[in-house]
Amino acid sequence: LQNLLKGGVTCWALQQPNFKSLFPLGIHGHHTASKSLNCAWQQHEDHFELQYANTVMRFDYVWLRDHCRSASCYNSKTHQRSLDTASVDLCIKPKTVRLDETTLFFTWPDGHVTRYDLEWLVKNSYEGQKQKIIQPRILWNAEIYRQAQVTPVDFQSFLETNEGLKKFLQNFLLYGIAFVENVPPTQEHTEKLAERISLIRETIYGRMWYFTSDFSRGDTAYTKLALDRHTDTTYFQEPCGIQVFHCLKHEGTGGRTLLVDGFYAAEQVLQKSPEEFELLSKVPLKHEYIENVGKCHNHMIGVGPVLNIYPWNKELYLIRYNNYDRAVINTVPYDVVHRWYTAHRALTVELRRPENELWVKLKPGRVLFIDNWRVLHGRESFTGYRQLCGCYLTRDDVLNTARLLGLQA
Ligand SMILES: C[N+](C)(C)CCCC[C@H](N)C(=O)O
Ligand SMILES: O=C(O)CCC(=O)C(=O)O
Ligand SMILES: [Fe+2]
Repeated sequence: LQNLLKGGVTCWALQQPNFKSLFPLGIHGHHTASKSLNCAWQQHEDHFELQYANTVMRFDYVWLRDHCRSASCYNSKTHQRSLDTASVDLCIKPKTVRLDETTLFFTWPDGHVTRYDLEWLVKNSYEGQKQKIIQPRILWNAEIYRQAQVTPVDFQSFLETNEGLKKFLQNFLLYGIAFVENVPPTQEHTEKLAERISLIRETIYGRMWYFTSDFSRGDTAYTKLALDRHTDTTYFQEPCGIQVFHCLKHEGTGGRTLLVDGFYAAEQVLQKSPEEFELLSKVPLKHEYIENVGKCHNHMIGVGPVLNIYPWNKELYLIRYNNYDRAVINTVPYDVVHRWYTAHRALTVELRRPENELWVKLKPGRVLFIDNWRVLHGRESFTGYRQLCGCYLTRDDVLNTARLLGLQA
């Protein structure tokens, strides 16, 4: 694992300013530089440095050629690159650089001219962008969520107005859960809701699923037993992004739904024990779904760490936690295995703190959307007849809808 961790660090170092030392400069070409009131730039041997809007930015020359937005390099109708990047000389440098008001002009050795608006460079540079790209979220425990008094969105307003849909998606993005109320308690209406924000992700459980405790499938979900907190489909290479639950009927006792913000718990682990957080993000695990019941034969395997982190900004984006479906650990040697169990215990302790548990009773008419990459769900055991319907959604398409409504996603 030491190597595994080192690998991550090296990769990160490549993005640091000192990466220059990896490319020793043999030739000391002359530097050109310029300064205007609030903009200064300098041509270095292996990069172009720009100071503008209180930001120091460093650009690779191939990058500057590759992102040319001229008509021959970029189709602004389709937002697609026409330039063949592989045809760019990897040692390319501009012949001349000139600033005119707020536009930088680069003339390349073959005479081609690339122009960049300074604001565009700030918005698209590594240095200008990296601060802003963390998804805004409100991490919660039961108290924080209750205090926020998040109101459910009405069925009609969700279906018929952009404001309703936007309010719903804003809640969903911030908290990882959101409710719609006054929904007619049928599978068809639930499907309508799902299709308003996304595409339904068809899986081995079907498109829209409908389940009760009849053990029609080889999984504990299809019984009356309690289910501890977990995320679903951990045994897919890409676990389902969103889960939709609509309880159509329950004549009996128990059966409350448990919700826990996995990102809140992970944040506690990061604060208390960064090494354990790191281990949970580095050790790959298998999850498995093996089913042989009736006509259903399935064997699914998904591999990935419990905590999934974007390497460029260290943002946590997916938690994969299902102790029922976790497969044999054989991806790391015994000593790492033991440290992993310790780290897994630390996360489990946080996930199980009573103050982090939000208990809700699903009722006909109230549809719950869960971000299955962030919020864990579980259920209390129950008696009597209980019918749930729902589906999984593709994550890309939910985020697409959110972006089209002007939300950051
Ligand atoms: C939701 N639905 C009843 C269709 C499926 C349940 C899947 C259960 C599985 N153990 C998992 O956690 O992924
Ligand atoms: O029955 C429930 O409330 C939820 C069961 C479950 O975890 C699932 O279907 O994914
Ligand atoms: Fe589940």
